[in-house]
Amino acid sequence: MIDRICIIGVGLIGGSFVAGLKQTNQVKTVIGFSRQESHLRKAQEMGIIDEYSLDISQVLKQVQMVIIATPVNSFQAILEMIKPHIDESVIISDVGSTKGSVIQIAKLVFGQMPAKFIPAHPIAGKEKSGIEAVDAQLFNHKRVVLTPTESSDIQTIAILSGLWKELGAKVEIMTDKKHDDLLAMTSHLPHMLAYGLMDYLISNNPYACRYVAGGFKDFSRIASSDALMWRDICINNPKEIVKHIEGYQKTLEKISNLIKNNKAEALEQLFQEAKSARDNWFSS
Ligand SMILES: NC(=O)C1=CN([C@@H]2O[C@H](COP(=O)(O)OP(=O)(O)OC[C@H]3O[C@@H](n4cnc5c(N)ncnc54)[C@H](O)[C@@H]3O)[C@@H](O)[C@H]2O)C=CC1
Ligand SMILES: O=C(O)C(=O)Cc1ccc(O)cc1
Repeated sequence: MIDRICIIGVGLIGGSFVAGLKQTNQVKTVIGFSRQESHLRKAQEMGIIDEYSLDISQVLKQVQMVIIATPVNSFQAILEMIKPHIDESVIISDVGSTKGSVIQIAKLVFGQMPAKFIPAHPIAGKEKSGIEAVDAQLFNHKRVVLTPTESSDIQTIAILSGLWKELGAKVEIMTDKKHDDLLAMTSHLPHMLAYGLMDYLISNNPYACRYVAGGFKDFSRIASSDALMWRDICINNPKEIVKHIEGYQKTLEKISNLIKNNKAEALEQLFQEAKSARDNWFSS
């Protein structure tokens, strides 16, 4: 059991993580830090954190682990803020949606990647943000990717892995490069498509939303996600996101040409293959 964990950013993901740790008896005391006292007070009332302070030197006293759960553009300022108050025995991790940029920032701030800083990304979430959306079961049966570097401490990887596994997560280890490419395709691209679809509709016909069915609602749900969080993800994984947007544009171009040229059979075949892939992926 960990004696004292500090969570920086007590919102959907940070709150759900520490709520899960408490529920599974993996931590004795959780101490919260955020910019807004009202969020911290609410989190304490909900029993998600035990203590909080707006003074980082107080928050970091005697902690064994610090988890950063804020939008990724804030990471540099946060690492610079915590650096003077922790020594190298403290485990650091995060839940950010991009991983290459987090490693780059950590190297910049600390001079090298600290052996006990293990970057992590739970591939689970919601389009809702904030403490009200916290769910201690959020990571059950979900994948969590760890992206340690060549300087990472093996025992620390095992400790962090163990915490996530106790929450029911399936932990996987990969390079930050592989993570950022894969997630740009499976998570960042779909969010761009959903935001793009909404933008397309409202700029063409703001009344179109009166005529949508369930399919549109399913497809566009993630356009309700937090705008600042997604701004930060784009800024922190630009190359891979643009690469997959451009790849997807080619697929749309292909479909458009099939329609223009009245290629009924080829269209049906493309749809059938896509349907089978989706049916197979989500039937298991
Ligand atoms: N929302 C989702 O579904 C998922 C999000 N993530 C990642 O998790 C991280 C957190 O996202 P959410 O929990 O959804 O956000 P959230 O908005 O629910 O919570 C973020 C919290 O951080 C606080 N905060 C923001 N900037 C801060 C700063 N500079 N210093 C201290 N506190 C600050 C906010 O006040 C808020 O309480 C992001 O990096 C995001 O990319 C990862 C997986 C899923
Ligand atoms: O709401 C959804 O379905 C999501 O896809 C949530 C999500 C958002 C960001 C991540 O890095 C991972 C998961």
